Amino acid sequence: MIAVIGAGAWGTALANAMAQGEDVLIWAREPDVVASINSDHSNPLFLPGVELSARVRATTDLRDLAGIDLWLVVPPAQFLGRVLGSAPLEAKPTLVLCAKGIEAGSHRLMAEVAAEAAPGAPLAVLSGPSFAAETARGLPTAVTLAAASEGQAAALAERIARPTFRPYASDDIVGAEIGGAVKNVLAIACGVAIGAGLGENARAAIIARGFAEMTRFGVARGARAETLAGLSGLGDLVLTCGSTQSRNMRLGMALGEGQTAEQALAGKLSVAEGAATAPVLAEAAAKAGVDMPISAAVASLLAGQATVPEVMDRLLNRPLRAEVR
Ligand SMILES: NC(=O)C1=CN([C@@H]2O[C@H](COP(=O)(O)OP(=O)(O)OC[C@H]3O[C@@H](n4cnc5c(N)ncnc54)[C@H](OP(=O)(O)O)[C@@H]3O)[C@@H](O)[C@H]2O)C=CC1
Ligand SMILES: O=C(CO)COP(=O)(O)O
Repeated sequence: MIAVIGAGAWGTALANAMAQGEDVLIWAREPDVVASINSDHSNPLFLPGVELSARVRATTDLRDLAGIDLWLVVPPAQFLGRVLGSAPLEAKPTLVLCAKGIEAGSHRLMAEVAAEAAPGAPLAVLSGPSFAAETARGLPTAVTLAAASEGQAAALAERIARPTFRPYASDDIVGAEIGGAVKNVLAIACGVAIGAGLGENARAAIIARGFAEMTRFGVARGARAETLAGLSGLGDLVLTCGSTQSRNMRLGMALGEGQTAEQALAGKLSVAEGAATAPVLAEAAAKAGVDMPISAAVASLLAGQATVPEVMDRLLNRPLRAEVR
């Protein structure tokens, strides 16, 4: 049996994918979500329109996960530490971290948060181009699965691979994490460009120059550049920047159309992780001395410190430079 923590869109989609091979127990905070999964095989709040396998069962009690050796951990990034802090981790289950973000305040990546909350538990990171609604329906999905060694990642990949869900093993945990966290911020930037009517050239420029800043930041944090060029970096960047299925992209479009961040985020049940990541990334990049002008522009737009024309002006008036350094 596999455990899943968090019954948002991605936790529910992963649970349904895993149920193609093993029974799954998914934990959700909300009794209504648990009741719908158990009685109707659906999660209309977070993943409407998808019929879930009968092999997915749900619980509101984290203690029910004790004894399960493999957990997919899928709460939004800012809640990871708190959720693991209440989980029964005595048996040191393998934790596969699936959130995409950086912890506010500490600037820690998810594996660093989990290492403190679950000392001694083997850790892995699952990240890549994967809209929940598509994975949940069994459409083909490929992701990066990074662990401490490629051997551990390969063994884990064997366990969670399914006919249409294909994990690629890696030993670059930091690289897998940075790609997923940074692409959300860049998707907001692409959304702004589209929402403000700046055109497709602007979108492509943001993807390519955004990838350059993702790589600079990743390498400064110890990632390998080739990981960032893979599924969890470039792959997810292209997916998220290219589709209005992305919540981060849609948030950016609303900003580009003139809404404030407060207006664009009001009443939303689902997360656009880039909104939380952008200010943290801007701080972390400044601290590390890494130039990330697009991410910094997104952070100032979200904070209401600049308008779209102002950030455009700032980006276009930067000194000309060589493309590759
Ligand atoms: N959706 C997608 O396509 C993908 C998402 N991801 C990543 O997965 C992570 C989860 O996103 P997603 O599943 O989409 O989430 P959703 O936006 O669908 O749902 C919000 C989630 O946040 C949880 N939540 C809200 N408040 C709290 C809290 N105080 N403590 C714990 N949990 C809380 C909700 O749990 P509750 O039901 O208990 O309220 C719910 O699971 C994110 O990091 C996202 O970037 C990664 C790949 C694809
Ligand atoms: O991470 C995702 C796809 O890989 C989901 O993107 P959004 O959170 O922007 O919807």
